[in-house]
Amino acid sequence: MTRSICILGSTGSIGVQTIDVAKRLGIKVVGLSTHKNVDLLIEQARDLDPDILCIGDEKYYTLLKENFPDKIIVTGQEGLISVATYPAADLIVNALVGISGLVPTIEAILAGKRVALANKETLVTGGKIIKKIISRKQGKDSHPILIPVDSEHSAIFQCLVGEDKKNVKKIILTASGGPFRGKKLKDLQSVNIEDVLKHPTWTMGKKITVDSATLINKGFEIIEAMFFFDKKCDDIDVVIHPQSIIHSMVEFVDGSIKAQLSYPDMRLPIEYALTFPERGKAVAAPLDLVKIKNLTFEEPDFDTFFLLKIAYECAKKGESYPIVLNAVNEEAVKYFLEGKIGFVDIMNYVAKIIESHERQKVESINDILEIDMEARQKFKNLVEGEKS
Ligand SMILES: NC(=O)C1=CN([C@@H]2O[C@H](COP(=O)(O)OP(=O)(O)OC[C@H]3O[C@@H](n4cnc5c(N)ncnc54)[C@H](OP(=O)(O)O)[C@@H]3O)[C@@H](O)[C@H]2O)C=CC1
Ligand SMILES: CC(=O)[C@@H](O)[C@H](O)COP(=O)(O)O
Ligand SMILES: [Mn+2]
Repeated sequence: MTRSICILGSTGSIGVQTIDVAKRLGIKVVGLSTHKNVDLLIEQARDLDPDILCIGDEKYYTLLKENFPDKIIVTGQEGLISVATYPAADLIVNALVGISGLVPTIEAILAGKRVALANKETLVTGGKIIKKIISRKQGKDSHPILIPVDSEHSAIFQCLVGEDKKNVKKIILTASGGPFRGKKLKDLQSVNIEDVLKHPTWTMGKKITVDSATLINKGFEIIEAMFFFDKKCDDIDVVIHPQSIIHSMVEFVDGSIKAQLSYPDMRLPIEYALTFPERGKAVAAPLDLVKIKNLTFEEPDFDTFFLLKIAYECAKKGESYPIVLNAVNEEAVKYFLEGKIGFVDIMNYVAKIIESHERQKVESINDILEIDMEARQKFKNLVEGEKS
């Protein structure tokens, strides 16, 4: 059982829920990090009394030091790595958003930490490299170094307990379908930020909520599942399940399918990651199956939500493709949330840049970061070029 954790991204949706679960389980939080939400960081630090605090912008250093003279205060990327590798933590919860989660995950693993990984962009961009690092690090200890927090991957992880890998035929990822399920491309031209952020079943940070609306979130989850469970993308299906009660399924060679069900509450996969291989009872809310009544399934609409199709193609091509997919999407979502481009533009820009991309080999973390930067620049040039 985990006794002490650091939370990277403690002020976000997963971060805040992790604090709730940790308090209920009696787990000590020894480190916290935020990008810029200094007020919430101070509030969390007063409540939890951790040893180390990190904030992205160093202008807040003095304010934090004045409030917490006895604590270790760190800033920027180096500070984040200090939290990710903090000696007193048994486990690091990575609740950062975007590629900012990649290097801290790698540093934590290299420092011998177990990582509860919510940040899916880590495996989308760095899956190949991280797999290599883990295969060197994972000794005879059967306790996995990386534990999934993403609800679908937690569900699959739970379905696989006690199973032999060779008996797994297929992974079936469930998707809510997002706020625009059933809509066609022409209906999406006029949607605004508010419409996009109205997720039908989950309350999450803005970036992942937009990703759910384009369905690229499910595309990222295919790539995440390939690395978590050592499967090819052809063995990973996506099915629309609007109720978000079945969080994913595993089909075995004998045709049997296992599923994990619960109300859509991220605190359950967080709790499982913190208590594995045990189970906690900090957030238990038993399903009332009779009240739920209907669990329904549909084919995804690959024509309207074409980023899901593109994500499959990127997953298959591998190497630089998933990195470019992620980078352009991150930038496009940022531009959308700033009101600079429309919702369908996100999908079109990602498609356009992927279409003209030429595969590059990925051998190192530096390769990833370079490919990421180039793709972001390409996106900016494209948008600015079209404006002028
Ligand atoms: N929310 C959910 O229910 C789920 C989330 N996930 C995944 O978990 C991850 C976190 O998601 P979510 O909690 O929704 O995201 P949020 O945007 O709510 O939170 C992100 C956290 O990371 C911090 N942060 C943002 N950018 C940086 C940066 N460049 N450097 C350092 N810290 C940064 C934020 O600080 P600040 O508050 O200052 O901005 C915040 O603490 C994502 O990868 C997402 O895909 C997966 C499944 C479900
Ligand atoms: C809660 C969680 O894990 C999210 O990734 C969720 O899956 C998003 O919902 P969609 O199924 O709509 O992408
Ligand atoms: Mn998910």
